[in-house]
Amino acid sequence: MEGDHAQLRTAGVDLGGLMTVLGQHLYSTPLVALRELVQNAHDSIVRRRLEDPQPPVAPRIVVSGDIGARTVRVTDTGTGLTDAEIHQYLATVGVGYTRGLRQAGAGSDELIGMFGLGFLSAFVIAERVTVHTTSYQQPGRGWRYQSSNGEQYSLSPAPAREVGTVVELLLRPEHARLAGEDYLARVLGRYCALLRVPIFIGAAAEPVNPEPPPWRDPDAGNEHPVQARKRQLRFASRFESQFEPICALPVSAPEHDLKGLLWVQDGGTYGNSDNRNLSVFVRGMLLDDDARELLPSWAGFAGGVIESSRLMPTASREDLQRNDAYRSAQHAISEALIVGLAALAREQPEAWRRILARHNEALLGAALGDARLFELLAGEVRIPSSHGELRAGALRRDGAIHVGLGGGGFEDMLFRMLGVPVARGDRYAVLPFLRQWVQRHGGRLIEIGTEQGNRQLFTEQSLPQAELDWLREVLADGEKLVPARFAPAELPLMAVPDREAELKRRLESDEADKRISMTALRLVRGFTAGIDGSAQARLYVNLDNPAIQALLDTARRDPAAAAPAARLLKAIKQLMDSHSEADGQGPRLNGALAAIGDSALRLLPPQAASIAATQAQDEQPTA
Ligand SMILES: Nc1ncnc2c1ncn2[C@@H]1O[C@H](COP(=O)(O)OP(=O)(O)OP(=O)(O)O)[C@@H](O)[C@H]1O
Repeated sequence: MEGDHAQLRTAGVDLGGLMTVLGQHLYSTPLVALRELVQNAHDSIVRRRLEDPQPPVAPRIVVSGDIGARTVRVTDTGTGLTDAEIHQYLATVGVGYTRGLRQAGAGSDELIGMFGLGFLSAFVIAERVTVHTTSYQQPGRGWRYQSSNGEQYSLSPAPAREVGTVVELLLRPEHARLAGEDYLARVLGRYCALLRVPIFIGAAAEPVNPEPPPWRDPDAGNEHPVQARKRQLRFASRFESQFEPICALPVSAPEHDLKGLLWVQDGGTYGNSDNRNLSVFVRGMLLDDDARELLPSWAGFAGGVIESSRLMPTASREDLQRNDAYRSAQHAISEALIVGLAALAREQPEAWRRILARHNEALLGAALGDARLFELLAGEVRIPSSHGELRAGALRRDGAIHVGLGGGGFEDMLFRMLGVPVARGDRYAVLPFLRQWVQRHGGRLIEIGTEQGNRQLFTEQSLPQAELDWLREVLADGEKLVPARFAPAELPLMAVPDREAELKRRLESDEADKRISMTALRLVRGFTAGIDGSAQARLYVNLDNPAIQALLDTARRDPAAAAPAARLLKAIKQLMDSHSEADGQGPRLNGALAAIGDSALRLLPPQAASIAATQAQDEQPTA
């Protein structure tokens, strides 16, 4: 048989090559090596508590650094190691005592190590690693391990020390700054914030992790809510380095083994801001300080810290495996945020007002992400409009809300003249929000610049073909000419770009991806997909306007005599087009329009002008 000839061989391992992979590709930051050492120190303290009948009363870890000497030392009061254990665990890649201990069930929710790899990361930042250790099993003996690559090492007897281990790194010159004690305090203060064993930097009297997280405190349940909130906020402030937290919202989902705190940041956001930050701790150690994807995409204003032992780190320990536990955590966090915001709105009106003021735009988008949030926010968020920011209810006139899809162009002008607020449908999340709002609260949504919206604003009329052709020739610049009646009568004509087509173009450009949250974008795209982007702009000619009436009247008799006035009107249209994008032009333009209309009247022969004046009160002129 073939198998009889096959020889079982052992594959070689090139540790040097593996180190390069670790250093250059697996770990994104040299800090990871420090964290691994503290974690080993911690695990050995846990192991000692489990195994040593006389563990120390005050276990501790001390990390000290010396920039000049380029050394960092991590000292622990753990089990220490015997010479056999050094060979078997410390010096054998992929093997650790910790995993066995954990699999035996002891201290399983406290022990951190599992891969038997972490120690190796020390060689990524150090040119020499020295370990001096005394095991609780042999208190009178000491051992010194030394290696410069993790592959070849020496082990020699050394003077006995206090039971425990000190690991000393001689840093590579490019990593010398890691030895700064201020730096160590800052970094380890974050990484180790939730470890139960106190961590001291150098000779500091206070540990970097002085306070247990609020959710772990056994007395927390008896605390007055105001006190509890204060403590939660204090903890949140320690964690949130960029913003001041406005409020803290607890996360407690024991069914997913998930605990923690979320908070809303004080720094203002726009709809497209993404300041989410979430730190994830697994067994007390910071694994990922930018796990923003565990927070819902609409929560660009939220930060948090969560702790769970179900989330599985990847081997680099800097990211989380995207497994079922990850997805349940995502769901639980989103729920905690929604439920927490609702409770906040009820119980802490002042903080709630601050959140609404700071994050109005982001909350418009958030409301679209969840029906409960929509209910909570529907009456609170403010919509940008031609009349400033208004709540949806205040936008309503005669049962209708007007929304413009352009950048405050003709819509603004028209509605300033009419005194109707127009919501800015081109702004983040406004259009889908208003669509949901009228669905739930009743009323019509008039989308100006869309065919449906235009039909409600401009009452289309018919004219004989010859007059239509003439009007198109003298007034249009490629727009589709539509005779209509509309308010205000002072307005002779109005060019209306096709806002739907514009919006479609804008939202389908790649730029939009960067600026708008995916939730809102998906909603809006669902709507733009149905738009036929080829429609052209329309030019509505107002048959209620005296100048237009006089123009048509004159043209019927003598087109040449009407030509100068037509030119003037065309100029008005162009003027309106060019100025309509600028803000604050409303009143000035209104005046200009009236003046130009007036002068058009004067341009015409006196008797046509007086006929028009009397006809203005009458019906539409017949051909
Ligand atoms: N400070 C220490 N005190 C006692 N034992 C230690 C210490 N540091 C390392 N060890 C031993 O060396 C083993 C290997 O450590 P290493 O960091 O490589 O892996 P690990 O901690 O088991 O797993 P992981 O790769 O997940 O960190 C540990 O399991 C432990 O038995």
